[in-house]
Amino acid sequence: MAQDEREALEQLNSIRQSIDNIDAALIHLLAERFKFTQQVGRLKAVHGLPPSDPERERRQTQRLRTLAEGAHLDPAFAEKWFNFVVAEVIQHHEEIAGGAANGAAGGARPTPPKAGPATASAPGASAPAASAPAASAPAAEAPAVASAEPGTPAEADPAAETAADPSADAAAAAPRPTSHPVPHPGVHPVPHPSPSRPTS
Ligand SMILES: O=C(O)C(=O)C[C@]1(C(=O)O)C=C[C@@H](O)C=C1
Repeated sequence: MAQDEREALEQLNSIRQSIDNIDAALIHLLAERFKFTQQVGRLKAVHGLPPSDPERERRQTQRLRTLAEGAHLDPAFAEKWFNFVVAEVIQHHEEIAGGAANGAAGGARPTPPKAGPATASAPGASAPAASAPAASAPAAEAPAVASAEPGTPAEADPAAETAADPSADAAAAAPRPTSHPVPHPGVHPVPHPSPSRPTS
């Protein structure tokens, strides 16, 4: 194998390691997000609140689109990702409320895990195979995200993006489909008895 080919393969491997680290971090972050939305789902079920909150979603969508633009990420993709996740969250909320309405012991309890892989994909994106471990690591323990070039600091710090939403009053976002076409992708509720406060 030629020297320049060897170097190219080394570079490819190094970049792929960074991609793997980022994918791992995303899975941990998604699992953390679903833990908090499960808390929201239980609260809503206990207090008879509707599973979805379109006004909250509108503001979130606008905020994410603005963040995406600043990060040179396609805002349409950011919105599709958000809609995909929220459809799943609402389905969880409905399942929790259904369990509570059926008089399950203990009130709003998580539904048992479903067998089988997810079959549908998000529009324009492959389905996140976010299979939350029984006790996933807190976000702080998520693997560090390596930069492609060792020694180079990460370009964007997501934690720095938690400032006040500058776009809360912007125009309404594209509507989400009224049905929830996304089956449960395998993110199973994790009991979370002691409410903890998200950092953002
Ligand atoms: O904030 C809520 O009320 C939620 O249920 C969480 C969430 C979300 O995943 O961000 C999901 C559904 C709602 O329609 C709005 C937001």
